[in-house]
Amino acid sequence: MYKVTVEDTFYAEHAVKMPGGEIEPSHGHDWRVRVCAAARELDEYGFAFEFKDFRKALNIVISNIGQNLNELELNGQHPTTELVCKHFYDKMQQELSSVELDYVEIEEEKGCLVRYSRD
Ligand SMILES: Nc1nc2c(c(=O)[nH]1)N=C([C@H](O)[C@H](O)COP(=O)(O)OP(=O)(O)OP(=O)(O)O)CN2
Repeated sequence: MYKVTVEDTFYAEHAVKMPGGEIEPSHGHDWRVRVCAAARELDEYGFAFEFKDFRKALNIVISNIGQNLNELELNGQHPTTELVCKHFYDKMQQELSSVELDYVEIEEEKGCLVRYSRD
């Protein structure tokens, strides 16, 4: 199995409800997002998934995210890194419907990462 990964960063603000119930002030992070797709076979050029096409899909999802994550449709939940990560996974799978996505990983702050995969 070949696993192809692309990553990018984007700036966005969010505010989440913290344990204790208070909603923190909105604040920004330079979020790092990493997307991995799996493929058993290579195409005629020896690619499992051509990097530029893969990054193009990621850039589309990033451009649709906007800079206020509290405006994302997350079933009324606050945009924790976990829910932002699943949102990216779902949107990337929509963009790449014929691809087997392995995982999406998002780093909110240095060393604070969440990874989401289907199972
Ligand atoms: N599992 C998670 N834990 C936390 C999340 C999260 O999304 N998933 N989010 C937060 C806060 O939103 C975020 O960490 C706050 O960051 P910041 O404003 O930078 O404040 P810090 O707590 O990092 O402390 P500073 O000293 O102000 O930088 C928390 N946990």
